[in-house]
Amino acid sequence: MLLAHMFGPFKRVGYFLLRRQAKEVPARCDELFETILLEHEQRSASAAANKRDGDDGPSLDCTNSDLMDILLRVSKDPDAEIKVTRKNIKAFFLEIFIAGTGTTSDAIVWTMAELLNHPTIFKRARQEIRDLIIGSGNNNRLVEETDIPNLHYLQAVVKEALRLHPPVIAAPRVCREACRVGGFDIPKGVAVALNVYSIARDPEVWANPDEFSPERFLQGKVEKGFQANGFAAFGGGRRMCPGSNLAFTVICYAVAAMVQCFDWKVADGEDGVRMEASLGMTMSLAKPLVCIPQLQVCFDQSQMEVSSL
Ligand code: HEM
Repeated sequence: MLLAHMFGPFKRVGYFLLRRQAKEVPARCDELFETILLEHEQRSASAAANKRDGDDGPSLDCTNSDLMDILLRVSKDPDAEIKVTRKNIKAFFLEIFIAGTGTTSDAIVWTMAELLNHPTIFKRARQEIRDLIIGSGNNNRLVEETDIPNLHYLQAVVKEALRLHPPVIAAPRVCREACRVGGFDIPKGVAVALNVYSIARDPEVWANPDEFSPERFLQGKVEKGFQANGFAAFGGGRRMCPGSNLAFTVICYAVAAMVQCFDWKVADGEDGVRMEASLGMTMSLAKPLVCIPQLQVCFDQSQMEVSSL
């Protein structure tokens, strides 16, 4: 679709080929989100009725209402500064769902695949987690989300996996005015794409660009933020991924738990994971990653605080 869009006269080819799905999919998504919206409305109506009757039943305050409850409340508030329609709410959740799920799970898979292929890096990441847990005075606890800011090596591992295997390989833009980039004249209105994949492997920016080396992110320059020189996995500028911090935390947390708790064996293949990519909506590992977990012996399972997972 995107390619067709870029080649002016062929803009409509993509739509023509996929016209049935292009009509069906939005209708099905609309139905799904309508059902979820109705559930939220019913929950909030019965909470309001409980409150009126002085009942002790659950009420919907800011501690147990979610983002959809809040947006629904805004959409019904005649004095709200910003008008939000039902359609806006559905579109918002659809966008977050599309942009945030496959990308994040792909990044977790790529990171684990790299760790399985680099046992020394896996061990160092586990040691960092262990040192932190021991330092906290409770040897049996599981890694927690609040530990992530203190796990610098783990963060470097995730950034390095995102650099080598960005789930989103291109960030599209339309030129608002005619410009010249790298010797090419680009007319106003033309669609261009930021090549995230190539930027991340540019030998002028990265030493040994194809090598998985988390250490490079511990050396200062590229460690800060997601818009640093050459790190474009979350795009850049005003339209940069708004979910980058959430995604990064979720990836680090999921990987940390898997590294802390289990040894892993790749199900088929003595030679480790084959790092071939396939391209759909996102860039995924071509063959699903199948591996067998083995619980770490150092855990006393009877004392493990599983409630925090
Ligand atoms: C590993 C996970 C993720 C990666 C690699 C990723 C990557 C990207 C990239 C490259 C863009 C385009 C940025 C640009 O054009 O400069 C983008 C846009 C976007 N992402 Fe993410 N993303 C991830 C997770 C998430 C999550 C978890 C959410 C929401 C909860 C999210 C929401 C969005 C939205 C709404 C946009 C469109 C922003 C706009 O057009 O203004 N993403 N993402």
